[in-house]
Amino acid sequence: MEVLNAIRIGISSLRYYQLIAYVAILVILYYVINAVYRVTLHPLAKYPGPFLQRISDWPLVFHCYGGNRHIIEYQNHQKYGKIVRYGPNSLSFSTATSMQTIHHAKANIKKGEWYKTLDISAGAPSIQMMIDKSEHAIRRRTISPAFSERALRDAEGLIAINARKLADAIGTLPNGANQGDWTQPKNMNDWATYFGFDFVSDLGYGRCFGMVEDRDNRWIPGVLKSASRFLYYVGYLPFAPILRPLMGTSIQDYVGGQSAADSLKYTRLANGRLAERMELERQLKDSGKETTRKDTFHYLLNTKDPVTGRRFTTEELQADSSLIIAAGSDGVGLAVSSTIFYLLRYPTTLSKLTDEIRSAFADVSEIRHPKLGSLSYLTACVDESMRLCPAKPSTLPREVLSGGMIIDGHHIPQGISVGTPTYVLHRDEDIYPEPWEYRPERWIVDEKSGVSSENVAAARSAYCPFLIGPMNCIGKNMAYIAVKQALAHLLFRYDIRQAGAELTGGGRPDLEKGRQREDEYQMTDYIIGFRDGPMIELRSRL
Ligand code: HEM
Repeated sequence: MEVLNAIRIGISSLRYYQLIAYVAILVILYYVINAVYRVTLHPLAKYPGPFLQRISDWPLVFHCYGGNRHIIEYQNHQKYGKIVRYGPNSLSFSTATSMQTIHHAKANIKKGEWYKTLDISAGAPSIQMMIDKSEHAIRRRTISPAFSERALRDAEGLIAINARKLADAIGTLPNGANQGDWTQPKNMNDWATYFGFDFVSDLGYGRCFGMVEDRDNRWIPGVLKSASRFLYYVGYLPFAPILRPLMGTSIQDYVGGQSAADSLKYTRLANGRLAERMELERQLKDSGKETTRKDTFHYLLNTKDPVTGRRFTTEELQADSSLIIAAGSDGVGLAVSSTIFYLLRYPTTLSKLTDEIRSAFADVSEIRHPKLGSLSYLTACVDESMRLCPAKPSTLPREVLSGGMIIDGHHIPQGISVGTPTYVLHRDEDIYPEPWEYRPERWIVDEKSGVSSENVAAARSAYCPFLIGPMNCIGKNMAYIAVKQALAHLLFRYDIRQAGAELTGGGRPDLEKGRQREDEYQMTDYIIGFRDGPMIELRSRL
């Protein structure tokens, strides 16, 4: 009591500026002691990493905001080795074995806290936000009919229609031009992005955004990019738990700037489209008609968990609708535009792939599975593009649970965030010789060219553009169909060349460190890899 009284008297005799100074000293002292602890006695103290990242999460927030996290991760692993401490409680492992351990079905992990902010505006967690493994498994079981073999068969017809529309629109000639002339320059990224959004909304809602054909909805990708940037860095803010209750409310419109407002705008758009799709389904049911459109939401609206019998709530459907549009559209757009970039950079590869596609089909209408899926060089080109440009290039956080876990021989205690940096892993030269080279042949066993089955198996073991394990991309097979449909339609119908003297979309000497390679397609990492270019011209051959 006496001590407390003495403190009270001491404080009341202080002037206000002295009080502020003492509080500031205490705060600084707290951070200094915390920093000293983090580099000395902390369980991760022995792991190397940049000093600032070892003592604070703020550098990570800035990397996410700046869109260069994948590049920083690459530089860190080059400097510090296979294990890097990139936050006070975070480790990045860049080995194939760690990737398989961390994402294994039996791994003692859950998704990291960062996921809690991802689709928060929707009012319920999306499947990607389900951080608990068993809850995630139930949700995954319920959503899976929408991605089954049968659903994919139904989906391919719709995807092919969108690929045809892409090819029709991108090859449009200006007035006065003749059939067989080259088009004006087109930004491949824009068109691939329009295609990505169109096919996924067509499949998702039964009402396509129609971006390939007209301009009305072409604002959506920009809003999604801005929203992704916001959700990326906000989730890593040291005070993110305090912000979460405010997210999704109208306060977000005013605090957090344009990208926060865009995040909300995007959610409202997705919710609106879902409401229309639900109304259509209701009308179909009322009229007693069987739907002929078996799109993703046909399955989601009619599915129930086979074990519990539970159906999706509207809020859960809203969250998944936001997620599916974002996850599906941009990954596919990136795979298409990066493939075209690398094909133009490697003319021999372009002509080999073009030959494969043109000799497989006699007419555009034939571009369908199973033949499309059997084109091994096309598959290898797509895989090689996603090796160099994985849609989610940086470490996706997983948190170690009670009891800890062993990763690459290291015991990692409970609460530590672990992950594998896909962009870095895909450039490991022991697994991918000459890693910066675009070489689809590395995916095809051919003893004569020196590619053995062991080489291909090693390349596969570290390959993870869709991640692996029970929380991997559920849309993987649909994504392959969409990317192959788009590329096959373009290369079947057109000759393609770069517009202008330089191939755009690659690195440049005047860009930041790590972005100078002209032969590397550049991405800005805001959860998804956003990009620009290449500028191309097309000439119809039909
Ligand atoms: C080339 C294209 C694509 C790539 C590279 C890609 C990549 C990924 C990755 C890496 C994840 C895991 C994310 C994480 O753990 O945080 C993921 C999750 C997911 N993706 Fe994709 N994706 C693509 C296309 C698609 C498509 C077309 C759809 C649907 C139409 C889709 C739907 C989803 C969903 C629903 C999840 C969450 C799965 C879960 O949590 O169980 N993706 N994707």
